[in-house]
Amino acid sequence: MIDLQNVAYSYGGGELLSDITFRLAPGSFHFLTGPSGAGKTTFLKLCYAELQPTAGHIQIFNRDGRNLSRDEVATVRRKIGVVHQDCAFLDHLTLAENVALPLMVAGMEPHPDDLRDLLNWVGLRTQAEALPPQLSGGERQRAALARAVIMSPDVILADEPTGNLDWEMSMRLLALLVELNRMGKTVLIATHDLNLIRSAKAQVAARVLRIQNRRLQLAGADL
Ligand SMILES: Nc1ncnc2c1ncn2[C@@H]1O[C@H](COP(=O)(O)OP(=O)(O)OP(=O)(O)O)[C@@H](O)[C@H]1O
Repeated sequence: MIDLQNVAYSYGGGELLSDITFRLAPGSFHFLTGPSGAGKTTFLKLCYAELQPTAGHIQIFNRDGRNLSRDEVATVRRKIGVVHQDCAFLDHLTLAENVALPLMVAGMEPHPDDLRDLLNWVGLRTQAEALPPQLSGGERQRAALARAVIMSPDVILADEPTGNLDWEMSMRLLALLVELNRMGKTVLIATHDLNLIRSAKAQVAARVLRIQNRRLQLAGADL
């Protein structure tokens, strides 16, 4: 699905990520950890073609990630749902409109029943008409997840999806991500939260990747 070979990335100074070889297998569930500033968000951006590697090769759904046309980028983005760290929304649109936005941008109309079911799935059905500033942190995170999956992507990349949430809400969000994985979706979650990883490992065959000293390693079973 996403295949990196000897990938490096630099924002202009020294290399932030070096010699990364990794294949994201269909149906897998991964966590990505590493110290703050190690390059987790950058790694995710490489995976959804927001950034191009400065060295090496990346294949995204069998396309060369370095030479994607605008149409190919749009196609790839439909297959990869991203939950961004900042959960930015358009504040003048309702929650339901924000969640449906990726469909609208692709020129499709959301089916009202489908949208209702999706909001129900993330527990936000009664807040469909709320404006983003009226939502709590946990509600924003769940709305961001709903927006990320509205195009039925094959892969979900989530950047610190439980960043500012209490434990109960983190578990609720994790349960949604585990459910998506059970439905066959490939999930990759960047997180600092080792307790979240431990909880997930009790529910799903999750593997843990770690960025350390610019390299990507598979963490041991001791986490
Ligand atoms: N657009 C940019 N231009 C220059 N440097 C950047 C840019 N974006 C990120 N960086 C730098 O690259 C490094 C890695 O950032 P990144 O956000 O990928 O790390 P992270 O592991 O996700 O961090 P955190 O856990 O704190 O979110 C940081 O030092 C950051 O300041």
